[in-house]
Amino acid sequence: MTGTVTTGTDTRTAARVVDAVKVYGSGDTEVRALDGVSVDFTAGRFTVIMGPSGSGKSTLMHCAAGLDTLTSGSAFIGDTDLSGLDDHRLTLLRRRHLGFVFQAFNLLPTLTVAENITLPMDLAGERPDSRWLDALIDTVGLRDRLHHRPSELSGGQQQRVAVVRAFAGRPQVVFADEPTGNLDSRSGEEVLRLLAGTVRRTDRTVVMVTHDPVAAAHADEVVFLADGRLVDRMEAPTAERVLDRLKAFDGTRHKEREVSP
Ligand SMILES: Nc1ncnc2c1ncn2[C@@H]1O[C@H](COP(=O)(O)OP(=O)(O)OP(=O)(O)O)[C@@H](O)[C@H]1O
Repeated sequence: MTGTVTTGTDTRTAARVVDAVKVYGSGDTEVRALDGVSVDFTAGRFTVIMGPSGSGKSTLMHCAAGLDTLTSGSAFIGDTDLSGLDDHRLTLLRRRHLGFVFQAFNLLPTLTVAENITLPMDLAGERPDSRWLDALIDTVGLRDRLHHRPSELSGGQQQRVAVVRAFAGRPQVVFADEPTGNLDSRSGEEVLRLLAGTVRRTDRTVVMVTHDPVAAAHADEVVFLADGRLVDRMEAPTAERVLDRLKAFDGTRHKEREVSP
């Protein structure tokens, strides 16, 4: 195993999980966060994971991205089965083939914007493709901030730096967990447009967890989880349709409660 990721020629699946089960704790405190989820994340698309609080969204994203391990089932990046990789190879795979954006911007305060952007590549011993990087930096309008420290930037600007950092190494997949959670709606909108625009312009793949139907409307597709299971998928989502679908979960849950003794 070299940690090299290959993608099948017949499918364009950037990442997938098969029969994914994740159990936290044991005995009385056992929580089945994922209860047999199989889902493909198509390459070149922006997919959002939604569902009620506690439905397993972050767990699914973390296990699909090799940040956490499944109790049973498999997670693949391209054709690479993550369960076959030891910690070292998993770390290399994440550095070389994946990008991450989290709710907390996670920039290193002592490094400049430019140094933060290339840090994952520096750690992986890879040289940045300067044309690719220049184009990304211009898209986000950060050229005049490259030598600033993160503390000199607004929250929205810091998250845009985190987005550039995530895409800098031309990753196979960028995973984003509530990337707009700490931002006002205008800055959040800019970050979402940036994610969606980069997917469309550069044929990248993004998988994002969000609570927000307006954020989900930027995606090509939404997958819905409820109680650790995949319960629906929606192409070309709009905020209204996503909201209606989420309300339907609430309705189902209330009905279940009414009929159960
Ligand atoms: N480290 C952990 N130890 C124990 N239980 C956990 C752990 N992480 C998550 N859980 C539980 O697993 C279930 C799924 O959690 P997860 O964070 O994946 O859901 P979520 O849909 O992302 O929730 P939210 O929308 O509230 O962030 C929840 O019941 C949660 O309490």
